[in-house]
Amino acid sequence: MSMQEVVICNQLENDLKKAVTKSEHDKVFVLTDEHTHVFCFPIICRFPFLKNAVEICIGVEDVHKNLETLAYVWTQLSLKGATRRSLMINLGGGMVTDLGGFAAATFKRGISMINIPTTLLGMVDASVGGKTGINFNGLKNEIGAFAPAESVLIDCGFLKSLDRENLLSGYAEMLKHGLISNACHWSELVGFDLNRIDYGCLQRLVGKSIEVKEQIVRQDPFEKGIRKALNFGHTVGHAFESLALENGRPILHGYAVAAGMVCELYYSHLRMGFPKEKLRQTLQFIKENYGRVAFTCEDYERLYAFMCHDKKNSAEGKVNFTLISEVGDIHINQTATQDDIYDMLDFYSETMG
Ligand SMILES: NC(=O)c1ccc[n+]([C@@H]2O[C@H](COP(=O)([O-])OP(=O)(O)OC[C@H]3O[C@@H](n4cnc5c(N)ncnc54)[C@H](O)[C@@H]3O)[C@@H](O)[C@H]2O)c1
Ligand SMILES: O=C(O)C(=O)C[C@@H](O)[C@H](O)[C@H](O)COP(=O)(O)O
Ligand SMILES: [Zn+2]
Repeated sequence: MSMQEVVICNQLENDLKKAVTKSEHDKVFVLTDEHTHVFCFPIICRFPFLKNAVEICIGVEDVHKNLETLAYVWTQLSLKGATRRSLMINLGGGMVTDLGGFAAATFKRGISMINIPTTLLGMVDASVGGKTGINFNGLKNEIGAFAPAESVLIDCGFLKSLDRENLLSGYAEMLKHGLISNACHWSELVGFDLNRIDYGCLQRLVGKSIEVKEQIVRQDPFEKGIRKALNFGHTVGHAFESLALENGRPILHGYAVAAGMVCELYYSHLRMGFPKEKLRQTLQFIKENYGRVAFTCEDYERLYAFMCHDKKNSAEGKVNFTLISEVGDIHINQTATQDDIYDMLDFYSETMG
């Protein structure tokens, strides 16, 4: 897989102009959702080199990360004259870069794309590393492709209009990057005051977080091995997210991942000896900032069924987990039984109140 260029922008207009010029194209399309259409598109549509760009706007959030929206984007590309030489700019959060990335990867077998992430989660995680896709059959990212954007442009200025819940959602993936990297990075993240955000400090942490992701993706772009570390918290997290979507009460991805990390850190402690004090501090941070994901023991069977579809699984009946024995000491391809999983869910309920 070709490596993408991640640019921390000094001046968005210049950096985007360079990225657009680098990618030979006949026509530019900009994919937005109904919020980035209002908050972000006006910032870039005035750039002279985008004066003929065609905007395609889709509905917001994961309820729209589906086949119907994907077909709508393909249709718009087709009706509005896209060719294999056209360029797509995905302007939005992870929902837009995942779906837009997959639309671009599949339209006429693939057109070029640039990601401009506008959420914290998009900046530190979704826009980087080439995973694209949609939810299908009630399962997260069930259909997709590894398809990196040519360039990813990071401009934290977009965060000014982002609401607190979505900021926290992105922060959960940063915390994941801390847990799988090193104690110093983790300690800075759990010490960060999310009630009085220091945006200068946050911007520096965004850069560090992207480095953690890029360093892992570079080693294993197609998730054959170490990239499974980036899925820490997601075996259980995706099950929480799928259950909430199914029940018509969607929760933000990062909140589901934060809850998933509580379960998987607890299991890391039991199975791998992850230190008790670091477990306590991380749980405390998550409890204070993210609250509790709603489920009861009547949901355990359904949650387990979702986990049986996790993409990391290989043998039937065995659910695959990434665990850590210390901050940064990663153990991929660990498995847990149904009883172990129910124990993790019990622990979550008891600890999170
Ligand atoms: N491909 C990957 O590696 C990867 C990694 C992590 C998450 N994901 C996926 O990303 C998705 C979640 O992404 P997300 O958290 O960015 O959510 P999102 O894209 O749904 O955006 C969250 C909300 O913020 C709005 N928004 C976006 N930018 C804004 C801005 N600058 N100002 C105001 N509002 C703005 C959006 O319209 C939306 O309402 C999930 O589908 C998840 O599965 C993918
Ligand atoms: O980049 C990766 O690899 C990740 O696993 C990052 C995750 O944060 C992200 O949510 C990803 O979309 C999960 O992918 P999936 O393969 O578990 O669907
Ligand atoms: Zn994630």
